[in-house]
Amino acid sequence: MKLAASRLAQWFVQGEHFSITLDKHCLKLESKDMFETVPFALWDGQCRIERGIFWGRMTLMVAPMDEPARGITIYGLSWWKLKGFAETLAAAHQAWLSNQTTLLKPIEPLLNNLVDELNDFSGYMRADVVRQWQDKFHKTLNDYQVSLAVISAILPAVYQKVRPWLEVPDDAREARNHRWMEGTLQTWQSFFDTVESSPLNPSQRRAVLQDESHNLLLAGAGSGKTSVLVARARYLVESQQCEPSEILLLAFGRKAADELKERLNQPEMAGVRVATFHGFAIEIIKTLSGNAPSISPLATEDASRSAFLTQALAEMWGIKAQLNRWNKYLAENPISGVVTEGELAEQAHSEKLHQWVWRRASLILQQSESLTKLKQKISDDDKKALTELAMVSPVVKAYHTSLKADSATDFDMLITEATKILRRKQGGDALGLRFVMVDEYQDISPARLSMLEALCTSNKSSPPSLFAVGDDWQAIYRFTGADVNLTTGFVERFSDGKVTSLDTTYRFNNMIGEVANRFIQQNPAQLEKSLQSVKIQKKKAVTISPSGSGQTILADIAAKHQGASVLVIGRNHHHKPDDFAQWQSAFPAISISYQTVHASKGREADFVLICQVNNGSFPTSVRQEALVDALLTDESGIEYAEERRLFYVALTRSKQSVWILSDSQNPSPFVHELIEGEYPVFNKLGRKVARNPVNEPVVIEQDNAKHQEDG
Ligand SMILES: Nc1ncnc2c1ncn2[C@@H]1O[C@H](COP(=O)(O)OP(=O)(O)OP(=O)(O)O)[C@@H](O)[C@H]1O
Repeated sequence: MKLAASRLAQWFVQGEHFSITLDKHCLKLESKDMFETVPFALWDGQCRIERGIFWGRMTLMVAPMDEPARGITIYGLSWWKLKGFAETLAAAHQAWLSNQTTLLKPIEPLLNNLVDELNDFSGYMRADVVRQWQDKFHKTLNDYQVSLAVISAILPAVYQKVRPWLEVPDDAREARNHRWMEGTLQTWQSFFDTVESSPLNPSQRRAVLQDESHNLLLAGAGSGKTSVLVARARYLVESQQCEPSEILLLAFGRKAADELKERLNQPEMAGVRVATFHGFAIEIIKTLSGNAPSISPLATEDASRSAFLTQALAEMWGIKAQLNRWNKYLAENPISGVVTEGELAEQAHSEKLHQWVWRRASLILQQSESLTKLKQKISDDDKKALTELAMVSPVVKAYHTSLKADSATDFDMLITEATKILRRKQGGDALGLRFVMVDEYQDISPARLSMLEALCTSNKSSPPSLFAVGDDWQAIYRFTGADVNLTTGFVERFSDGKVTSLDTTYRFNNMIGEVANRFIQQNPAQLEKSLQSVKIQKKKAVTISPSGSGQTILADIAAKHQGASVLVIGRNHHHKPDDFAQWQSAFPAISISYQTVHASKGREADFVLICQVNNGSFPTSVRQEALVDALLTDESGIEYAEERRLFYVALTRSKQSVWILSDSQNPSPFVHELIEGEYPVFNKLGRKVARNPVNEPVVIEQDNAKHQEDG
């Protein structure tokens, strides 16, 4: 049924609507350039008609959902037809309305139940809960062939309740979770007061309750990340969200895993699974494939690997083309400790050569990619890296052949194999896990991350959630293939990922913080974080002292702080002071231990001495060789990025004071930076700190076979 202006009237009406048609559950309006459909659900059912000099006009009030109502006028209509037409329209709308009201009768309780589902949801509401709810809501409308506009017109109260969950679900969820968290913090107050030796602070409590599908707690040294991890495991069990055996805590090293076990050593926590990545990979393989992997002695015994390398090198050099390649390379790029004159075959047992080869071979093996793919990743211009790849590839192939012949595996292959199995099975339902937590997440490598992804993002069933704690400022395992970008890019990597932080450090005072926090942030690639110390003092706490002053410093500590712990830290094992044993026996009143920076991670002591902070020693002037550099993450734009993080780790092990021992004739560029940058440090090197040219980088073969994780 249609009412339209005459041709003459249309000419006068120009751009306005001149025609209205009553269609099924809607009105259709036409103008010279436009055609508009107004569903009954958006129209209030009223028609206002007015008489002009020649023609009549009709105005309808239309309210698109959640927008202010607006009037639409149709001009040039015949006045004598207009009144009757308006009555027909109003009657049609009325009939539609009563029909819809009848139709919606059975849906109304369903929709109210859906609203109740959200209101009654207990616990932290994850994003997928809302998505599933939205799907159910839309399906209900679909089943009854009702549009949201109809709901908004006929059941405005229901519509107002569901609207935020449909339009701004993230905001609605955040507001709801905030309310839930505030209530839960009150209910669980005494738990949070007593779960660790000191009451958790408000951000730590919130971090414990945070429960998205993928969570990263990113916070500086000594902020209590490990405390949060332990408290969270206990909260999940005590709040009966899961059985202890449904929780897995992953650590990178056996020592760290043992410490976590120790901290969870309460009867009610019996059954919580604590493992290294390798240990857990073995469990995956055993549980999901039924095979117990056997680890090759090449991966665990230095002597076996050395014998293998000797044989592999000798066999490789039996091929003339390879021998020529090696000879040519060594003539241009001597390897320190490897004699270049004479027969290469005589060098097959050389320990230095083994180190050189294994460093590259193990990095290749860690990539868990074919040699062809790796070759494609290296730039054609990087001839040296490509040559090294060609030199080492036969050893890698021989290694694979040997493992295959023994039906054995190694640690990298364990992770790859476990990942493959998880992917094949689309998750690890049979593992019975619901909460996976990871300590020291900043040390994650691409291969380990793939395993976590396969475990925690499967779309087959509801996979376990991931809760990781870490600190990109303390990422110190790049040389073993760890990639700090995997931490800084967490939310891009994991859907429904949330990063939270802690901003209070309990370990060190503000004067150590002033030095350490500023020093680490000189690298703009590190994430900006605020880290306030609980312990505030005015006296400087970092001292740069001459190399030989260790004994005097320890005597002073022993005299003033009986029972104190002192950690002597060096960049590597060779930096352990010659007098160390004598120091230990000279000062029995204090406990003195030595650790490399890598081993000191996660530790704390009252006082710290960092030794050999000299030019060429710390930062280590490592010039990574071509292939090694090509295989590791690129940090080429930032000088000493990893060494800077190592120095940060060393500084932040101390609770009270740090001494940086340095040779005034050959100080480290870091010492220069602290003095010239006017950091709040005591400078006991005197005014004449030598300004040596920074040592030319030398090639130092870091031994990555001994990764912190030891199975
Ligand atoms: N809320 C708190 N109140 C008092 N002390 C705390 C609190 N939380 C943690 N601590 C203490 O702070 C120190 C550091 O805690 P923890 O080792 O968990 O920190 P972390 O963030 O894991 O450190 P790092 O990254 O350096 O390994 C510990 O001695 C711990 O007992």
